[in-house]
Amino acid sequence: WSDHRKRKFPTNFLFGAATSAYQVEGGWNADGKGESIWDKFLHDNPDLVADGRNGDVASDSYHQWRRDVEMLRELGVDFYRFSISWSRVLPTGFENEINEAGFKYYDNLIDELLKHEIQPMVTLYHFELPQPLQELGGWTNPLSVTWFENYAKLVFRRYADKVKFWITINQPNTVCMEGYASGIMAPGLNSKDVGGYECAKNVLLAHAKAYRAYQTEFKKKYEGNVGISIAVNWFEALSNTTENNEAAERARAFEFGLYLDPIWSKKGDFPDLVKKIVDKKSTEQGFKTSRLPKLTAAEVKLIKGSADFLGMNHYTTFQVQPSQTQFEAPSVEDDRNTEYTQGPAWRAAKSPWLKSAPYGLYKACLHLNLNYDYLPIIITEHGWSSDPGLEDQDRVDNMRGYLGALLLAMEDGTEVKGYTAWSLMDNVEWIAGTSERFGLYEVDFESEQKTRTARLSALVYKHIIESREVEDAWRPSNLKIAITKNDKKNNYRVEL
Ligand SMILES: CCCCCCCCCCCCC/C=C/[C@@H](O)[C@@H](N)CO[C@@H]1O[C@H](CO)[C@H](O)[C@H](O)[C@H]1O
Repeated sequence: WSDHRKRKFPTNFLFGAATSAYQVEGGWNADGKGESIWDKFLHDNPDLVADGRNGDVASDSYHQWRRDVEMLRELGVDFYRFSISWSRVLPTGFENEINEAGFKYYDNLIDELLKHEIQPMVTLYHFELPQPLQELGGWTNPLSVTWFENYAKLVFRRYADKVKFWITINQPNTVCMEGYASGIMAPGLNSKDVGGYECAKNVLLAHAKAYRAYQTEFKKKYEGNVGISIAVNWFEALSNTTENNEAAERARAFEFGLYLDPIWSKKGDFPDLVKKIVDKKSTEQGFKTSRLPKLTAAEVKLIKGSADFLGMNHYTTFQVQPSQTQFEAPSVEDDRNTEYTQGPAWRAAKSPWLKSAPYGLYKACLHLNLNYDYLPIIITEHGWSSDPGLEDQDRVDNMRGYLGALLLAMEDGTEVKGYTAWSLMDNVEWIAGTSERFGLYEVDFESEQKTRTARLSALVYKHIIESREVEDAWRPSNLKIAITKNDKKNNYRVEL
């Protein structure tokens, strides 16, 4: 695990930084933007937000996008992962009413990136459904598949010549289980028994339809890559007992297998383990059909193989045992029957769920290799939360630890094509508001311009990108960051 050989990222490995629309843009109702489920959720429940700062203004990227691109140039990244707010471009969610001013914002951002040889990596959906679509049932309505497909096609049509990396949906696991089952994210539904699973089916179908549309209409001409980002944290047995090993297997199947298997497993469809548990419990609970919806043979075929790469969002590791308390039933929690802890000695971030365990990334990568036939991966998010402050040594240590683990996983056969730091800048961390800072750049939320200042981690990341290696002892002489010309910039034609 820790010999001291020097390992380097290959020259065609891509480095990037990420944000999402709700978390940075602000301008929540500017220039014709419609209301999204996050606008409504936090306007209706202001007390939910830890420090009261919602996404109304956020980091004001709607106005500060030139500075954002300047920061990306300072870092020397190859790409910028950002999301398009569906409600900004289609205020009602439907394509009959297009908000040209909303598109203009993304035109400007994309053109500015390309002008400076930074590739846009566009996420079509990062948690923000237009509210009018939620009122029709949101992702639990099977029509959501068509709504998303139409929206995706419209955006592909507008940007296919400029954008070569697409992510359809960010974290279906979060969209469905935290939005529709636990309700701690927008739209805040508490459908623990059925809604989360219905959502999972529809989101996967929506993703697959968008992928197939790109393949049919755009791939040949524009040669872009379309993937999906899934939260793949690592879940392992708390100790080596049969009960704990089985619980860890359940955790992996429910937390990410539910979304990975239909796309990447040999036979497609939801994992057998999840089907077996939910089908059995549903019968015992008096349901006539399983709470886990069936995928027809045609749907299995549509979803299977519907991605050019896996966007892996990885932050931390959980140690798993069977639940020590009885969950309310029927519910996803009761189906999964797991309890999570984290190593008491692992360094803790500001977010209560986030502790540093770099070996978990290595194990997760090897698990993906073994179970999904060495699928191509881009790490589309990894990061660390802290208090405000420019000397963020914890974030630096975390990044170095995880990039070191990634190099080992690559050496052991994982096909990782790129890494994305979450986040380019401090932003609105959903219901945590700005109380948990994830930025390589600090944002002064009190200032008029939402002033951005590079943290130590920004300089260290820049050095890693330039040197392509992780040097634990490296430290800049000061915290000034400037744009340096990088002649060796990748030209982004990643062979997947
Ligand atoms: C003794 C302590 C035990 C702690 C056990 C806690 C159990 C918590 C249950 C699981 C909670 C899961 C938390 C995982 C979250 C991440 O995977 C998720 N936040 C990743 O989503 C991305 O996060 C970014 C930063 O948080 C950002 O918000 C981005 O938009 C998301 O895509």
